[in-house]
Amino acid sequence: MLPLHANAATKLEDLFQHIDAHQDDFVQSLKDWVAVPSDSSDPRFREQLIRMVQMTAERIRTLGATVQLVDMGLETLHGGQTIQFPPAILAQLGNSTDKATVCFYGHVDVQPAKKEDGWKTDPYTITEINGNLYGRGATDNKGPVLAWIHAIDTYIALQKTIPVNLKFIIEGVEETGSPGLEELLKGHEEFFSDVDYIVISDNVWLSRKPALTYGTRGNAYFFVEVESGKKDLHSGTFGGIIHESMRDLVYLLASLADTAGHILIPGIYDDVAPLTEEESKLYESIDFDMEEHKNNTEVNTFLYNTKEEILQHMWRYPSLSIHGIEGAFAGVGTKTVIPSKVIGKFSIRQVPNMKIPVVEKLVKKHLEDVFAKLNSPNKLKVSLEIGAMPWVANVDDPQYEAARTAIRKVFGVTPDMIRDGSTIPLARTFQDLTKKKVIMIPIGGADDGEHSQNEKISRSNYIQGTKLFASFFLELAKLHEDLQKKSNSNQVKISQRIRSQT
Ligand SMILES: NCCCC(=O)N[C@@H](Cc1c[nH]cn1)C(=O)O
Ligand SMILES: [Zn+2]
Ligand SMILES: [Zn+2]
Repeated sequence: MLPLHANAATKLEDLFQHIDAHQDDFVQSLKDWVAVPSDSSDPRFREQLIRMVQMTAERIRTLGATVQLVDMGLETLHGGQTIQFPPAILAQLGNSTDKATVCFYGHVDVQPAKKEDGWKTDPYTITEINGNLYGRGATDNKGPVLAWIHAIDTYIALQKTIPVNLKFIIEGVEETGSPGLEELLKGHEEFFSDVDYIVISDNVWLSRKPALTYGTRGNAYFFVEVESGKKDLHSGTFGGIIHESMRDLVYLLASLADTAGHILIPGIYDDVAPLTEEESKLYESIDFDMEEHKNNTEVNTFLYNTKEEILQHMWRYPSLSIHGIEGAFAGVGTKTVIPSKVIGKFSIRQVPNMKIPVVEKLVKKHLEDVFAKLNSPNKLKVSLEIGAMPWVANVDDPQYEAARTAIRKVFGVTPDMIRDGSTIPLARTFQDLTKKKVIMIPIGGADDGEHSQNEKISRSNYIQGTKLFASFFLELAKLHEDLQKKSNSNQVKISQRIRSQT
């Protein structure tokens, strides 16, 4: 039998040709998927979301995979009523003991999107303008999930052996924090027993250059609640005689960080991993254009002036963001109310070696100390709502080597090795629970606008991304085969040594 890589060069060419020839079909599939408003945040879209998961399951079944739809139970809404969570998909294609097993994790739910939010086109109709495919979910995460499926489909269409075994975990509630996913993983340990590598493609490049992601920040998300009484009051009638909850809250929120972004919570930086000289050098070689990044962000000025500082503060230092105030007047017009109960929402992005329980303690102590100085009779409550840990991978692991080679073959360049300032909570959970090697292979561009108005993926990234996944399967199979040979020959040497000693 020929080794898997013996005809790799011709195979790759065939695969690429097929993908190019079928790109309009692949764009059509993305159109069909984006047309389903699978918004997981709004219960009114729940039926559509469930339909989206079912469509995905059906699509994976057409690859010949065994597909399981796992019931995720009921979601309890704020008002107390319950609705069905969308099921999660666990699927498997191939189980040869001599092949590597790669598990792809992705999601088919999307962030909310309304035309009136400032979209130039209908968010649920893929519209191609200047080589960009605009639509909610185009890059986050329907495009990458489809690129993975099309890469597999290409092998099948050309009647080529798929060089790896494949598994899938596809969910429908990633955008709302993946509730229940950790329990699902804990309850399906056997699903991971033969998995060698886990691939996530749910982020974007840093520049125009292809990239591989080896780290994400975590997130500690807090609610700080101040309550003055049971009902809202008229500010003309009661203003001046009561301790206003909103005034206390604004004071508390202002105490968290200064205007330069420095977090003011005592002790918060104590555990942050020190910047070594070796790490410091990494930032110099990364292809990152601050001006372009500013344009993509549509802001005038960043807090830092050098590329290195910007990258470090996005990736390896914590940051604190204030997101909103529940219960505060936020509508148009000039309502003259004094709100009774207000909940401030802020989060602190976590970096190695911060520990969530320590952060929780420091935040609570800081807010209680500041509140005590206000001499306010109001009630204060601080709670940690999300505690997601940061994730960092070893870039020398075989899955990174395979992906680097695959990128060189598709794009002709060596990728930037990047981290991501945002959080994919499941990355760390996968690593800790399954002990398997995780890699993030983004295919979206830096200006794709995840979660924003006018989200898009370029046709080129979508199609080249499909080629990248197809090529990655081959490269990983080669490396896996080499590793297995090495491990077998080591085994033989150990057995020989044991025999010679006895
Ligand atoms: N580029 C990847 C984006 C994934 C994402 O947006 N994740 C959310 C998850 C989260 C963290 N805390 C609450 N939700 C994010 O905000 O980073
Ligand atoms: Zn996503
Ligand atoms: Zn998202």
